[in-house]
Amino acid sequence: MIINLSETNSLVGEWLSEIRNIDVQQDRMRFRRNMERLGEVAAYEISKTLEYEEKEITTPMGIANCRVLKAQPVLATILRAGLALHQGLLHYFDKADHAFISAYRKHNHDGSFDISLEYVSSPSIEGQVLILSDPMLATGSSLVKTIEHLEEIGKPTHIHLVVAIACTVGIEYVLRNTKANITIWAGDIDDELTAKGYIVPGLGDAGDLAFGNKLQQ
Ligand SMILES: O=P(O)(O)OC[C@H]1O[C@H](OP(=O)(O)OP(=O)(O)O)[C@H](O)[C@@H]1O
Ligand SMILES: O=c1cc[nH]c(=O)[nH]1
Repeated sequence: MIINLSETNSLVGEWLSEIRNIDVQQDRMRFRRNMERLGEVAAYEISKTLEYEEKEITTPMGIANCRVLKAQPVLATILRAGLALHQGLLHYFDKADHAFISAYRKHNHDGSFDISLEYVSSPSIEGQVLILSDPMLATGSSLVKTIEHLEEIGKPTHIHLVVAIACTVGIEYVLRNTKANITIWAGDIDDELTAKGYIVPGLGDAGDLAFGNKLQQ
Protein backbone atom coordinates (compact mmCIF):
# COMPACT_ATOMS: atom_id res chain seq x y z
CA MET A 1 0.00 0.00 0.00
CA ILE A 2 1.22 3.53 -0.81
CA ILE A 3 -0.01 6.55 1.12
CA ASN A 4 0.78 10.02 -0.20
CA LEU A 5 0.29 12.34 2.78
CA SER A 6 0.05 15.35 0.43
CA GLU A 7 -3.14 14.04 -1.13
CA THR A 8 -5.18 15.35 1.80
CA ASN A 9 -5.03 18.90 3.12
CA SER A 10 -2.87 19.12 6.23
CA LEU A 11 0.16 20.90 7.66
CA VAL A 12 2.33 18.33 5.84
CA GLY A 13 1.91 20.45 2.69
CA GLU A 14 3.13 23.54 4.54
CA TRP A 15 6.21 21.75 5.95
CA LEU A 16 7.07 20.16 2.61
CA SER A 17 6.84 23.54 0.89
CA GLU A 18 9.56 24.77 3.28
CA ILE A 19 11.67 21.63 2.96
CA ARG A 20 11.63 21.97 -0.84
CA ASN A 21 12.02 25.77 -1.01
CA ILE A 22 15.57 26.80 -2.02
CA ASP A 23 15.15 30.06 -0.05
CA VAL A 24 13.99 28.38 3.17
CA GLN A 25 15.75 24.99 3.21
CA GLN A 26 19.15 26.62 3.91
CA ASP A 27 17.93 27.21 7.45
CA ARG A 28 19.24 23.85 8.71
CA MET A 29 17.39 23.95 11.99
CA ARG A 30 14.05 24.54 10.24
CA PHE A 31 14.88 21.86 7.65
CA ARG A 32 15.60 19.27 10.35
CA ARG A 33 12.61 20.32 12.45
CA ASN A 34 10.26 20.03 9.45
CA MET A 35 11.63 16.52 8.82
CA GLU A 36 10.97 15.72 12.48
CA ARG A 37 7.42 17.06 12.20
CA LEU A 38 6.82 14.79 9.20
CA GLY A 39 8.10 11.88 11.27
CA GLU A 40 5.72 12.83 14.09
CA VAL A 41 2.68 12.94 11.80
CA ALA A 42 3.68 9.66 10.14
CA ALA A 43 4.05 8.09 13.60
CA TYR A 44 0.51 9.16 14.51
CA GLU A 45 -0.93 7.84 11.23
CA ILE A 46 0.97 4.53 11.55
CA SER A 47 -0.20 4.21 15.16
CA LYS A 48 -3.77 3.86 13.85
CA THR A 49 -2.78 0.67 12.00
CA LEU A 50 -1.18 -1.10 15.00
CA GLU A 51 -2.76 -3.58 17.41
CA TYR A 52 -4.08 -2.45 20.81
CA GLU A 53 -5.30 -4.11 24.00
CA GLU A 54 -7.42 -2.97 26.92
CA LYS A 55 -5.56 -2.15 30.14
CA GLU A 56 -6.95 -1.12 33.53
CA ILE A 57 -5.16 1.99 34.77
CA THR A 58 -5.43 3.23 38.33
CA THR A 59 -6.03 6.96 38.49
CA PRO A 60 -6.16 8.96 41.78
CA MET A 61 -9.98 8.73 41.42
CA GLY A 62 -10.62 5.17 40.24
CA ILE A 63 -9.95 2.69 37.43
CA ALA A 64 -9.86 3.76 33.77
CA ASN A 65 -10.02 1.31 30.87
CA CYS A 66 -7.30 2.45 28.46
CA ARG A 67 -6.33 1.15 25.06
CA VAL A 68 -2.57 0.63 24.83
CA LEU A 69 -0.22 -0.78 22.21
CA LYS A 70 0.03 -4.59 22.26
CA ALA A 71 3.67 -4.38 21.22
CA GLN A 72 6.13 -1.62 20.46
CA PRO A 73 7.31 -1.29 16.85
CA VAL A 74 11.05 -1.24 16.09
CA LEU A 75 12.29 2.04 14.59
CA ALA A 76 15.06 1.89 12.00
CA THR A 77 16.76 4.57 9.97
CA ILE A 78 19.46 5.00 7.36
CA LEU A 79 22.39 7.21 8.32
CA ARG A 80 22.83 9.96 8.02
CA ALA A 81 19.99 11.78 6.28
CA GLY A 82 17.34 9.74 8.12
CA LEU A 83 18.21 11.04 11.59
CA ALA A 84 15.73 13.94 11.78
CA LEU A 85 12.81 11.92 10.41
CA HIS A 86 13.73 9.15 12.85
CA GLN A 87 13.78 11.61 15.75
CA GLY A 88 10.21 12.64 14.89
CA LEU A 89 9.05 9.00 14.92
CA LEU A 90 10.91 8.51 18.20
CA HIS A 91 9.08 11.45 19.81
CA TYR A 92 5.86 9.43 19.50
CA PHE A 93 7.08 5.82 19.71
CA ASP A 94 9.14 6.69 22.76
CA LYS A 95 9.48 3.14 24.10
CA ALA A 96 10.63 1.52 20.86
CA ASP A 97 13.90 -0.29 20.18
CA HIS A 98 16.06 1.09 17.38
CA ALA A 99 18.11 -0.10 14.44
CA PHE A 100 20.68 2.04 12.59
CA ILE A 101 22.10 1.30 9.18
CA SER A 102 24.73 3.28 7.31
CA ALA A 103 24.24 3.35 3.54
CA TYR A 104 25.75 5.77 1.09
CA ARG A 105 26.27 6.16 -2.61
CA LYS A 106 29.80 5.12 -3.55
CA HIS A 107 30.47 6.83 -6.88
CA ASN A 108 32.29 5.07 -9.73
CA HIS A 109 34.48 6.84 -12.33
CA ASP A 110 31.76 6.52 -15.01
CA GLY A 111 29.28 8.51 -12.90
CA SER A 112 27.30 5.45 -11.77
CA PHE A 113 27.13 4.52 -8.09
CA ASP A 114 26.76 1.49 -5.86
CA ILE A 115 25.18 1.50 -2.42
CA SER A 116 27.73 0.82 0.28
CA LEU A 117 26.26 -0.57 3.49
CA GLU A 118 28.85 -0.65 6.24
CA TYR A 119 27.32 -0.36 9.70
CA VAL A 120 24.27 -2.20 11.00
CA SER A 121 23.13 -2.15 14.60
CA SER A 122 19.77 -3.81 15.17
CA PRO A 123 17.69 -5.37 17.93
CA SER A 124 15.61 -8.46 17.14
CA ILE A 125 13.01 -7.63 14.50
CA GLU A 126 11.60 -11.14 14.12
CA GLY A 127 7.80 -11.01 14.26
CA GLN A 128 7.81 -7.26 14.97
CA VAL A 129 6.44 -4.25 13.16
CA LEU A 130 9.36 -2.35 11.65
CA ILE A 131 9.20 1.38 10.85
CA LEU A 132 12.07 2.27 8.51
CA SER A 133 12.66 5.94 7.74
CA ASP A 134 14.73 7.65 5.07
CA PRO A 135 13.87 11.10 3.69
CA MET A 136 14.46 10.24 0.01
CA LEU A 137 13.25 7.22 -1.93
CA ALA A 138 15.00 7.93 -5.25
CA THR A 139 16.20 4.83 -7.14
CA GLY A 140 15.08 2.75 -4.15
CA SER A 141 18.39 0.88 -4.00
CA SER A 142 19.33 2.08 -0.48
CA LEU A 143 16.02 0.86 0.93
CA VAL A 144 16.09 -2.46 -0.92
CA LYS A 145 19.64 -3.18 0.23
CA THR A 146 18.74 -2.18 3.79
CA ILE A 147 15.62 -4.35 3.87
CA GLU A 148 17.55 -7.33 2.44
CA HIS A 149 20.13 -6.94 5.19
CA LEU A 150 17.60 -6.46 8.01
CA GLU A 151 15.63 -9.52 6.83
CA GLU A 152 18.75 -11.63 7.37
CA ILE A 153 18.50 -10.59 11.03
CA GLY A 154 14.78 -11.43 11.31
CA LYS A 155 11.50 -11.22 9.43
CA PRO A 156 9.21 -8.38 10.56
CA THR A 157 5.45 -8.94 10.26
CA HIS A 158 5.09 -5.61 8.50
CA ILE A 159 7.43 -2.87 7.29
CA HIS A 160 6.27 0.76 7.26
CA LEU A 161 8.57 2.86 5.08
CA VAL A 162 8.46 6.55 6.00
CA VAL A 163 9.91 8.92 3.40
CA ALA A 164 9.62 12.67 2.87
CA ILE A 165 9.73 12.46 -0.93
CA ALA A 166 9.44 9.35 -3.03
CA CYS A 167 9.95 8.95 -6.75
CA THR A 168 7.53 6.80 -8.74
CA VAL A 169 10.24 4.57 -10.27
CA GLY A 170 11.86 4.13 -6.85
CA ILE A 171 8.56 3.00 -5.31
CA GLU A 172 8.13 0.46 -8.13
CA TYR A 173 11.71 -0.75 -7.63
CA VAL A 174 11.17 -1.28 -3.88
CA LEU A 175 7.88 -3.11 -4.36
CA ARG A 176 9.35 -5.28 -7.16
CA ASN A 177 12.46 -6.23 -5.22
CA THR A 178 11.14 -6.98 -1.74
CA LYS A 179 8.82 -9.77 -0.71
CA ALA A 180 8.04 -8.12 2.62
CA ASN A 181 4.63 -6.86 3.62
CA ILE A 182 5.19 -3.11 3.02
CA THR A 183 3.29 0.14 3.45
CA ILE A 184 4.94 3.28 2.06
CA TRP A 185 4.09 6.57 3.80
CA ALA A 186 5.35 9.39 1.59
CA GLY A 187 5.18 13.12 2.34
CA ASP A 188 4.83 13.52 -1.42
CA ILE A 189 5.52 11.60 -4.62
CA ASP A 190 7.41 13.09 -7.61
CA ASP A 191 7.63 11.57 -11.09
CA GLU A 192 11.09 12.47 -12.36
CA LEU A 193 14.52 11.03 -11.54
CA THR A 194 17.70 12.43 -13.12
CA ALA A 195 20.40 10.22 -14.65
CA LYS A 196 22.41 10.85 -11.45
CA GLY A 197 19.56 9.55 -9.29
CA TYR A 198 18.18 12.86 -7.98
CA ILE A 199 14.45 13.39 -7.61
CA VAL A 200 12.88 16.28 -9.59
CA PRO A 201 11.52 18.60 -8.29
CA GLY A 202 12.51 16.81 -5.06
CA LEU A 203 14.41 18.94 -2.58
CA GLY A 204 18.11 18.50 -3.42
CA ASP A 205 20.43 16.53 -1.16
CA ALA A 206 18.63 15.74 2.08
CA GLY A 207 21.74 14.72 4.03
CA ASP A 208 23.69 17.82 3.03
CA LEU A 209 20.77 20.12 3.84
CA ALA A 210 20.40 18.63 7.30
CA PHE A 211 24.07 18.25 8.21
CA GLY A 212 26.28 20.07 5.67
CA ASN A 213 28.12 19.09 2.50
CA LYS A 214 30.09 15.88 2.64
CA LEU A 215 33.23 15.02 0.68
CA GLN A 216 32.45 12.85 -2.35
CA GLN A 217 33.17 9.13 -1.76
O1 LIG B 1 16.81 5.68 -3.29
P1 LIG B 1 18.29 5.87 -3.45
O2 LIG B 1 18.67 6.13 -4.88
O3 LIG B 1 19.07 4.77 -2.84
O4 LIG B 1 18.66 7.23 -2.75
C1 LIG B 1 18.22 7.60 -1.52
C2 LIG B 1 19.35 7.76 -0.56
O5 LIG B 1 20.04 8.97 -0.80
C3 LIG B 1 20.13 9.70 0.41
O6 LIG B 1 21.25 9.39 1.13
P2 LIG B 1 22.73 9.88 0.70
O7 LIG B 1 23.35 8.84 -0.19
O8 LIG B 1 22.63 11.25 0.11
O9 LIG B 1 23.57 9.82 2.02
P3 LIG B 1 23.67 10.82 3.28
O10 LIG B 1 22.63 10.34 4.22
O11 LIG B 1 25.01 10.56 3.82
O12 LIG B 1 23.51 12.22 2.83
C4 LIG B 1 18.90 9.29 1.15
O13 LIG B 1 18.96 9.51 2.51
C5 LIG B 1 18.75 7.84 0.80
O14 LIG B 1 19.39 6.99 1.73
O1 LIG C 1 17.02 13.60 -4.79
C1 LIG C 1 17.73 12.95 -3.99
C2 LIG C 1 18.08 11.60 -4.23
C3 LIG C 1 18.82 10.94 -3.31
N1 LIG C 1 19.24 11.57 -2.20
C4 LIG C 1 18.91 12.84 -1.96
O2 LIG C 1 19.30 13.40 -0.92
N2 LIG C 1 18.17 13.51 -2.85
